[in-house]
Amino acid sequence: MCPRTLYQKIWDQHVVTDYGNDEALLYVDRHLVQEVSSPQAFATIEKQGRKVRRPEAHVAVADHAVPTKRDGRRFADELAQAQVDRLKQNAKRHDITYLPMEGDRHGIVHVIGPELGFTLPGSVLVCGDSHTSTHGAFGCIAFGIGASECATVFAAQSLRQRRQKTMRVNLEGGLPAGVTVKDVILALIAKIGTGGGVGYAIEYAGSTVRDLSMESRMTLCNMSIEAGSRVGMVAPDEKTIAYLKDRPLAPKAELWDAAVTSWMSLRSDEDAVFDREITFDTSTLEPQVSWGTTPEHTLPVNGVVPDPETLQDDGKREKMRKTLEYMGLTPGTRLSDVAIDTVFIGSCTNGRIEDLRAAAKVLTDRKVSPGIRAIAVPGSASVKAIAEAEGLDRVFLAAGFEWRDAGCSMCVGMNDDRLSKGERSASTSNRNFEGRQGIGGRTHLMSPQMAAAAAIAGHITDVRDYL
Ligand SMILES: CC(C)[C@H](C(=O)O)[C@@H](O)C(=O)O
Ligand code: SF4
Repeated sequence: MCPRTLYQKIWDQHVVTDYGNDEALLYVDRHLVQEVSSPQAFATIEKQGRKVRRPEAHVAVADHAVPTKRDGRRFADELAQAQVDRLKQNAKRHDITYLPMEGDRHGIVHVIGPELGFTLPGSVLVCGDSHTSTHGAFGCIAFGIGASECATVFAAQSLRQRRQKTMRVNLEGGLPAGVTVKDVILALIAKIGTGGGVGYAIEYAGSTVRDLSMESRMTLCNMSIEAGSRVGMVAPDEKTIAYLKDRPLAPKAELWDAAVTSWMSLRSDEDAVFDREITFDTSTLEPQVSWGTTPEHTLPVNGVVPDPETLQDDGKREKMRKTLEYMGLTPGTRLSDVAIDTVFIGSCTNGRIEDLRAAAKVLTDRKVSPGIRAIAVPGSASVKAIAEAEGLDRVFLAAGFEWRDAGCSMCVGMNDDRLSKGERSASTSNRNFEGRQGIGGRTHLMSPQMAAAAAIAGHITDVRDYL
């Protein structure tokens, strides 16, 4: 058999029917269900008189619309409340496990999947959410699907898909102090562009990736979609196995041993040929921050706001002018001089325990600059519990942060945590398009430690001065 990539191997194992021309009916092992993309899918199968074919292959959780101040249970509006109620009812009617927002397994869908051991190497996992690429950190094919595809998965447990081309991104050289995988992925997107990964399944490899924790690998794969790639993956290794061991839904006893043997063999063949291959030296990388309205608009923290007048192309010049107008920025301003109003630490990109630890380290014995609104939102109830057991909540609170319950929160303007018009944030989330965090809000994407440093300084700043 000719040498194959990791993606090709998992793909081949899941083909139910090969339609030729790189199209196939693909078996879907796992489906994560959230409140935004599922109502229509449930309605579709009910209208057609169909049943959920394998209820145990689905797990439902509400994350986008939930309030993160749970004691008051204040939903942003009736729609948010209705979405969450509806998910609960739909899950119950179709015998699907539902994780209530009051429970200790609740959280952002991309945080709880791996925590539960629902996300497993070698599988095909889908969710009606673009950041499903996150789960590829475990060496599975995981991608976001649309609402009508969710209906197909409910009814048929399979999906017609086009095989992606493959791209290997070799990250080499390790990470300097103060630089995280968030900086790597932002810098990578700045380099290859938000369209750089379109049509490709990315496999991340190289010495930097091998040294990354599972949490960091998830951050990396999570943002693959911001480079246009629906699939990001990392081959399973000892870290993957150690993370999954004893997770509630992970295989047990002999099944576990058999699974480990199979998972450890999942890797691209040495002589496998990728359609595209790039190598990125991470050893000299600096902390990154976005200045505009796509993640591609990213520069090292010591950079300056770019000048549209230097652009030759009329269209591009006009576009940059508009971006800077929206962002309220003047060309030539040092990024580290840009004052912020709000700091958000959380999301499926950076709401995991390692992220909270890194931010808390910077915040220890320091105070949030007066007038800054700062919120820390664990990605799941379990992350929150671990953080509290370690005393991280006290560090955040003592510094002047609010300490919230899990949810998508200020990553997306679908709940009560929003930016107001003109408000500027330092945010650990993944998207910065116009209005993403609230109408007229201005987002600067960065790592958790960079966001923590910005909270203390009151402006964007280089975290390396705070280590
Ligand atoms: C609302 C949801 C379907 C959406 C997505 O697909 O990713 C959201 O999670 C996001 O991050 O923009
Ligand atoms: S945290 Fe943000 S990116 Fe992640 S699923 Fe929620 S809204 Fe989407």
